[in-house]
Amino acid sequence: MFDFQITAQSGRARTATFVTPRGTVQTPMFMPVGTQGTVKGISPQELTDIGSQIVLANTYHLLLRPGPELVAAHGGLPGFTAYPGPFLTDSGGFQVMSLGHMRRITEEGVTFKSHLDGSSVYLSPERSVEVQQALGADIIMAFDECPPYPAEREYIQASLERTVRWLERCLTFKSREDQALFSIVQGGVHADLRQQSLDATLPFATPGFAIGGLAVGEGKTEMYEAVDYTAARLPSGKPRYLMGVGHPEDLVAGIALGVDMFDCVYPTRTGRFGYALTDDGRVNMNSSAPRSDLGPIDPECDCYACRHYTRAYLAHLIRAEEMLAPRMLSLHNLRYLHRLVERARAAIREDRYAEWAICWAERYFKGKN
Ligand SMILES: NCc1cc(CSc2ccccc2)c2nc(N)[nH]c(=O)c2c1
Repeated sequence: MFDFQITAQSGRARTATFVTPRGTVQTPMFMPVGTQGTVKGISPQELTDIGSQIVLANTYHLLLRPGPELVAAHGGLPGFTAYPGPFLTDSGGFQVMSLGHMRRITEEGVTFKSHLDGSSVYLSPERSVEVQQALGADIIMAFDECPPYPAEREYIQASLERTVRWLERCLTFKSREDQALFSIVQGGVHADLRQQSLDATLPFATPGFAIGGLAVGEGKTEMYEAVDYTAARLPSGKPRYLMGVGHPEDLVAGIALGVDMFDCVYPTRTGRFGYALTDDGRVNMNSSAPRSDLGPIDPECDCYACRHYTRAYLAHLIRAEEMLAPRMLSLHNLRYLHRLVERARAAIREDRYAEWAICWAERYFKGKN
């Protein structure tokens, strides 16, 4: 089960493979977010074609609609969505906090109001694991609290201590052996609280460890310092997952710090807003320049949009509010991030990750002030 194997190392960056019930995956990897059981506008076949490996779904959203029972009736997310997997589901806690709906957090769990119809909904460590077992993801996440930012140090400490007690309840309740439960290290941007969370979480020896509570509004410097501190103290023989991160530069930096797994809505969300990711920075396809540009979004990209369309055509689709525009820009941006980690893996295998990362960053930020 799981079997995380490091295949190459370059500084703290590493390539690895791990086995899931639905296939062996390669890291470092970027995982597309499919909140409601779909990566917005992208079909399962397109996801496979662009190199997606693990797709994410949201316990909070799927609990509210259509409900875990319906998904279970399809044999889980792979049957429901026709994406063969592997899947990873978040535990729901973060979405409750971030959706900011009237909620009450107690030792027992969290009661909140559905953003759909205002009805009262309850999540606890046990209920979160029960729902994730029904959804049938290959990797499930411990029910944790991602403290708001900013937050008092005392709150962050009390919160991480409760997250550890919730982790124990998740593991006690968990009954499916074919799902890997990842624990989540919290502690905000405070090194000593990160250490306290590590000291309390590592003994549970879960198959993988996530770094939570970051990319919540703290500055990049604070985020990278906390990632640096935490990643270096997680076991080298287990996958390290930096939750909700991030932009291309965050992946390049995170990989350098030893992070293996990333997820973010950024590529699909910014694509829907008309922005395209390239090695020369982000291109605003809403502006006037692309309208007369008969070149591809990115001449170095092999995605369907870059092989078939000009920037002028995509700019036209955006102005015409045609649904192919957000679809193709999302597809390109996902392929861009998958290609970015593919190139990172190649650089690690050749033990030249630092050189590659610096060269990538010099070009990517060249156009920016
Ligand atoms: N912005 C950072 C972030 C993002 C997510 C969501 S990651 C995600 C999103 C959708 C589907 C699967 C995973 C988090 N989830 C949990 N459980 N804890 C965190 O501290 C945390 C921090």
